[in-house]
Amino acid sequence: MTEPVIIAVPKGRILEEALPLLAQVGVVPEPAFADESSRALRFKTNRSDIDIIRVRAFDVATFVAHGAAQLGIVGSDVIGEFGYSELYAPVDLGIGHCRLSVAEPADMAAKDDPRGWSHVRIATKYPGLTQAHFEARGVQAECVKLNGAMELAPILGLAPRIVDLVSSGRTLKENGLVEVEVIEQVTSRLIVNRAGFKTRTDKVVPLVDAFRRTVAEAAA
Ligand SMILES: Nc1ncnc2c1ncn2[C@@H]1O[C@H](COP(=O)(O)OP(=O)(O)OP(=O)(O)O)[C@@H](O)[C@H]1O
Ligand SMILES: O=P(O)(O)OC[C@H]1O[C@H](OP(=O)(O)OP(=O)(O)O)[C@H](O)[C@@H]1O
Repeated sequence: MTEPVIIAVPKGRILEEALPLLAQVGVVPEPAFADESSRALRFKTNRSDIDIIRVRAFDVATFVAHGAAQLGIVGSDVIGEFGYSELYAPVDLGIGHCRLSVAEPADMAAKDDPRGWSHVRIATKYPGLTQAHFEARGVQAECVKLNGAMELAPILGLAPRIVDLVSSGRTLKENGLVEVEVIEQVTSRLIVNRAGFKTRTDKVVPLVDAFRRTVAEAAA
């Protein structure tokens, strides 16, 4: 029997929106998948030819880029940050809407003009996207890499500005920060390993088509 196709899905907030989408595509994981207390990482689905793995958001891209999983669901922020050439992102799933922005303390923003920046020190989980954004703007960016809680950096003197994801703006507000520049809009994408797209065409192409159809129907 051929090995099942593996779909990598992130734990956390995207999972909630991805599960109904997967169900519409006809892939329903075993109950333990949605149980955050389960320690299992690989799950069977209603389809004997498809398994699902649950990994950290950034690791979805790595598993798929290396061909350890054939498909994945991941934010465009993560795709952009890695820039893996092995990844093909054929479908915008229209979930996980947020934006990647530059933020700074409200009192600093009151006197600041982003057009005058020549050098910035930034705390972020996204040094790649941050460097690329500022380089294109002719600004030198010095990044301090964090994996979360970026909002603490300006308050504690680690870096005066941050680059982080913003949705409602509540996290910034509760930490005394304001958004001063939007770098890019983010949504989650279906990603495919380019080689797997060719070698497992029989399984991967119908799945990509099913995701595409489901998203188009939801938008109609
Ligand atoms: N506030 C938000 N609103 C909507 N989508 C978001 C928001 N924050 C993050 N996302 C999307 O969800 C993805 C995963 O974010 P999440 O915050 O769940 O991961 P994380 O907790 O940082 O991951 P990990 O714990 O694995 O490092 C992001 O890459 C982004 O595409
Ligand atoms: O504008 P808001 O609606 O407040 O959302 C923004 C927050 O959401 C994300 O973090 P998340 O809650 O996923 O936790 P994390 O810090 O563990 O990544 C992001 O890193 C912000 O902190």
